Amino acid sequence: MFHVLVSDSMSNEGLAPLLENPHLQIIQKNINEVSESLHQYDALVVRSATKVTEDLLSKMSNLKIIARAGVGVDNIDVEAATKHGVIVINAPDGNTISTAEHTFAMMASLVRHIPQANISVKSREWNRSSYVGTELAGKHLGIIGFGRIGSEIAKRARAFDMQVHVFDPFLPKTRAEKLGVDICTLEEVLKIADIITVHTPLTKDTKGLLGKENLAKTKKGVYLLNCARGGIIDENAVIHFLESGHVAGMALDVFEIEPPTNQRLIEFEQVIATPHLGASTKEAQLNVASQVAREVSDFFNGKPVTSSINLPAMSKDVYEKIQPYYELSKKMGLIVSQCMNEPVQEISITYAGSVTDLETSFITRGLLSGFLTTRIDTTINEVNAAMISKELGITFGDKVSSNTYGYSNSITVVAIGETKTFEIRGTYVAHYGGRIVSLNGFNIDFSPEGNLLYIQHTDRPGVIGKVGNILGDNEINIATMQVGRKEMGGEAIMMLSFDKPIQENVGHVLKNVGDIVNIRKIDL
Ligand SMILES: NC(=O)C1=CN([C@@H]2O[C@H](COP(=O)(O)OP(=O)(O)OC[C@H]3O[C@@H](n4cnc5c(N)ncnc54)[C@H](O)[C@@H]3O)[C@@H](O)[C@H]2O)C=CC1
Ligand SMILES: O=C(O)CCC(=O)C(=O)O
Repeated sequence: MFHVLVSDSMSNEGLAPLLENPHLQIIQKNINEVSESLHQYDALVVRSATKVTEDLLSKMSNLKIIARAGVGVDNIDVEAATKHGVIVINAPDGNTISTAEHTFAMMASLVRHIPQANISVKSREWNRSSYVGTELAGKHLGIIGFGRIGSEIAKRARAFDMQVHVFDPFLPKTRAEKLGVDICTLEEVLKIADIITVHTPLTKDTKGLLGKENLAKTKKGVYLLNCARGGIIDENAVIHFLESGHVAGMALDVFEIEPPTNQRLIEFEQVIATPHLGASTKEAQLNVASQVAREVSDFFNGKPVTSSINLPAMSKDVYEKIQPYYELSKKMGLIVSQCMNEPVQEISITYAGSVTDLETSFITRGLLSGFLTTRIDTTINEVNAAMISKELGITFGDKVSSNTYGYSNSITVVAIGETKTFEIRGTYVAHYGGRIVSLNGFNIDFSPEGNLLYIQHTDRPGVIGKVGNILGDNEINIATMQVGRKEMGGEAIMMLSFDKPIQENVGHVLKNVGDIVNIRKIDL
């Protein structure tokens, strides 16, 4: 039974895939109410209220997956989660329309002073001259960040006869052309726009993107909107521009601190605000809750996650194709680590043949996780393997080659350590499984599983017999045995597999056999 903590309020209808999964126990409680039992949860489902910090992660030692029912993951320390080997997923498009509509509603309200006029009428005033507004038609709308929400806003703006100018440094030209928008530099947007709306994530590059310097480049009388994340428009910097009238008005759904503590900002008559309501519609809440609930439920049913922040995205079909290579590479990593038995500085992986059609970065992660598992006393998986390798100073890289060594596919790994280099090659044979076909240049063929013994020796009569006798005397049954040599009387290797693990003392006895150069026990 897996335990899932849902720590923010969420649509129960949306959570149905979790509630109906018989393998899951769902607890819907605030994080502070479960402080004593944090270690027992396998999954955490949040909206934006729960702050998933390094400290919280270190207390949730069993955690495998964090699901954000929404888009922005800035309330989650993704780097720390990755380090702890915890998958982070989100619901990337469940609230796009709601947020785009809310932004548009805010824009119309802003230029027509609807919130202010509403308060005035409710105060029994009838003050028509104070609330003369501006038409949207014909105005230049600047959209900063042209992803899902930005694009939906552009569609609506065009229906209102607005001219749309977009700044997004990561926008592929083809997509922009398809959407028929005017692609600009940031400077151009700032210069031309009558209304500017921001729709980027909050990152180190977008924090304060509209600060003192860039605000000074905007048109006098510009209207600003932030329905993305507090801080993209610098709250303190904009105060001066509101005071001077350079910024004619501002609509905010999000704040640097929520609820907002910057009273000066929200007290401006020309600033209108909502309490982070962009995604607060029945439809969006149902969408995001059911998107993440399905993903988490699938994850515990052994299926791949499709919208992970810290793993390459993969459909079920693609995952099924990758999985055998992933398993093979993980075993290869385990073999490399145990055969090397010394610090490793560099690992290079070469893919050849049919495997190169797949997402090899995921297979590389498998290899690194296998390699690190026997070396580090922490959870290592495909999520954190690359990050931890870097932290340990292990440089790694993968490349593609046309040489398959006669197989339909091959994965070759070269690990460089302090005193030696180790090379291993594997291949996957459909319906037969992964095979190791070369070790340090010796041709060999064995299935990477179980309890193995790797012996390097000199190719001389009697060595194999002596090994067999010692094992037999110790009641150890050899399940399979592979030998390989490059030339008669030269260096040779043996790879033996056993039905059960061999005792340490047997290894010591074997080491004393003349002509045995090196011996390594490998557990897979
Ligand atoms: N108010 C609310 O309730 C909600 C707020 N949001 C916020 O809206 C943001 C955008 O959401 P989506 O459109 O779904 O995300 P998205 O990922 O589809 O789009 C973000 C766009 O920003 C662009 N971008 C990134 N860095 C940039 C930079 N330095 N300058 C200009 N553009 C940059 C990206 O290339 C991307 O096209 C989310 O990150 C989230 O923080 C999302 C949903 C609800
Ligand atoms: O209502 C919420 O959970 C916030 C939505 C949001 O800001 C997001 O999805 O990024």
